[in-house]
Amino acid sequence: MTTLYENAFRTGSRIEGKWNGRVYIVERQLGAGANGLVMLVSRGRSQYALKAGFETIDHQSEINVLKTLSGGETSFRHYLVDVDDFVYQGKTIPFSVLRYIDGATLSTFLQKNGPDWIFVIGTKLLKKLTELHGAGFVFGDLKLENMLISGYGDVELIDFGGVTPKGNSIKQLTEVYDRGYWGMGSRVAEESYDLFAFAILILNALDKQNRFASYRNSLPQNRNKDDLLEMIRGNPHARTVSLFLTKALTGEISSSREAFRLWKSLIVQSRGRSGLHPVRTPWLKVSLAASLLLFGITVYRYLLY
Ligand SMILES: Nc1ncnc2c1ncn2[C@@H]1O[C@H](COP(=O)(O)OP(=O)(O)OP(=O)(O)O)[C@@H](O)[C@H]1O
Repeated sequence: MTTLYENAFRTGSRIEGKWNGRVYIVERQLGAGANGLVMLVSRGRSQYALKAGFETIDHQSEINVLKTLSGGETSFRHYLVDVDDFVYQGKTIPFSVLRYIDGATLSTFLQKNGPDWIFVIGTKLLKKLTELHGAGFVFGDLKLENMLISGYGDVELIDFGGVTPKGNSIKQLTEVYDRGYWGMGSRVAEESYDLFAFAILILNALDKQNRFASYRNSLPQNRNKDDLLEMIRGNPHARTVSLFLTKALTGEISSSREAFRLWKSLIVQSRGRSGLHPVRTPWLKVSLAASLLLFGITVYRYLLY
């Protein structure tokens, strides 16, 4: 199956939708996940991400969620651009076309621009979660790999395959981000499920020792709440938001609105105490001066209004 897909979506291929008739030209592969191939394609002067799903059911459920979100009034509006089938050598391949996000992973972005950007990015990610939760969904599989950062710390979620209506069972998860894995809550789609994963994501992004890697596939008795709280205490970059992280991990924040307010207030407080850059680290070199200036402007724009 993989070979068929790789042949069908080779660079330069012309993909014509069977039903809508739109034509896309494949520029390059962006990624290959468990659920499909993702290609950068162009149509006229516009670029898009075209996703061809191997598993029709998973692909369909992602499309259904995206159709709902794309039709709403949130920042997910028009994220889904087209849904169609491509017939290649007699085989029908379903595909969807999404807004292309020209971004970097959070870890790459922080390495390049400095760890203080986590505060801006966290704010924007919480804003996204608030929108998604407001629409009645929980993201489910929130993790570093499922978001891209572009421009001045703009956050975009990708891979909506795990998005679950509130109250249902979480359908896609990644062990270390899952509160059930740590024995710290159920796998029911609640806002607090995403907030737990959000806290792990922040800790993971700031953890230069990559401690979470050692917990993958570990025995249940070898992972617990104390390990996570110790990770917060032991990470100087997380100091500003340690209260937030502790509460999110222990289920003391039940809604993303509440989370957004607490996150913002901790950053504003810390800024009041010590200027724009509450965490000083050796990562911040002179070469980062320009990005710090942008960081300051972005903090001003997004946190203080
Ligand atoms: N809209 C987009 N814009 C830019 N790149 C994207 C976009 N969507 C996906 N990608 C790229 O393609 C990769 C795979 O995408 P995605 O995670 O959605 O696929 P998947 O088949 O559902 O994978 P997984 O196995 O993680 O579930 C991503 O890591 C990202 O690099």
